[in-house]
Amino acid sequence: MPPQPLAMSSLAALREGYERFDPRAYLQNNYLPPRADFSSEEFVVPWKLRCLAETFASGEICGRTLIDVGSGPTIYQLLSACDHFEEIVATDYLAVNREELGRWARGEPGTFDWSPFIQHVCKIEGRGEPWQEKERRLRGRLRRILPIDVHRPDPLGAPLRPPADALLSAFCLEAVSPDLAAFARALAHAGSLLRPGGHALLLGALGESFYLAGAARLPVVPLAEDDVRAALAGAGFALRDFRSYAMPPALRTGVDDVDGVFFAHAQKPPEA
Ligand SMILES: C[S@@+](CC[C@H](N)C(=O)[O-])C[C@H]1O[C@@H](n2cnc3c(N)ncnc32)[C@H](O)[C@@H]1O
Ligand SMILES: O=[N+]([O-])c1ccc2c(c1)CN[C@@H](CO)C2
Repeated sequence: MPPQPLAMSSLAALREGYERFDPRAYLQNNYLPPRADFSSEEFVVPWKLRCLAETFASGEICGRTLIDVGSGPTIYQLLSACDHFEEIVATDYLAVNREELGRWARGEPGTFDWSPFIQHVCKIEGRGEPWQEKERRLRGRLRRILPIDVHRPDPLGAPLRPPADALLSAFCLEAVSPDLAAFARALAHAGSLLRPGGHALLLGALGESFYLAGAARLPVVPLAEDDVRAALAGAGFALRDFRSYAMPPALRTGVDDVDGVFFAHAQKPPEA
């Protein structure tokens, strides 16, 4: 049985929800204290940044282009990646998020202050790099901010030429998919942007059914760890690393009902 197209109602409901997505509220809910607490590795943001810093530290994941799928208004997820790729391509479905990213990339005043995140990543990378250097490098390499829709087999509307050497996606696929089958399809669609042998790094929500972003209340497909593993295998990826984090009571703030966070490092098979 070919995959059934998503029922218009579920896609339409999602699209309508995202029309009300407020980037500033989203940033406030997830990237300021208490969630953005850098005082201990037990907190969720240091855990996410460490997963990425440790994975890139090996130097195995590198190349010309890394694409970030569903970047939203955030850049934290690119801070370790940017040392290993000449070009970072950010993407999002909403113009308001692409504009927020563009303002940050151009160093315009009034954008979100990512300096605590940049300082923390420089600290855990342990090279004594001034954080302003890292910020300058990311701004210099973040050259394209493109519209994307992971429900399309060709999410960018046209193939990425050349295909990306690495793919990153954080809290996107499960937050835009009404059910598990749609999540698995979205992962496969995103995977089509990646070259054979390329690496995929995913961060996402476990056990979450909704999240708030200002006036928007977005449905999320609740994932278990095995759902992520199965979707990666189904999309043809070989799993390299899988970690999960349980959200402590202090970080369950009502902005969503997330139970935990997963980190997956997977690799697309080399050209057959
Ligand atoms: C929960 S946010 C994740 C933002 C960021 N990556 C992070 O780590 O916080 C989900 C993002 O997916 C985007 N999105 C919504 N529908 C999408 C679609 N069909 N395809 C790709 N991205 C979509 C939203 O605009 C939003 O920025
Ligand atoms: O704890 N966090 O760092 C964190 C960051 C982003 C997000 C969550 C948790 C949970 N909700 C998702 C949207 O589905 C977005």
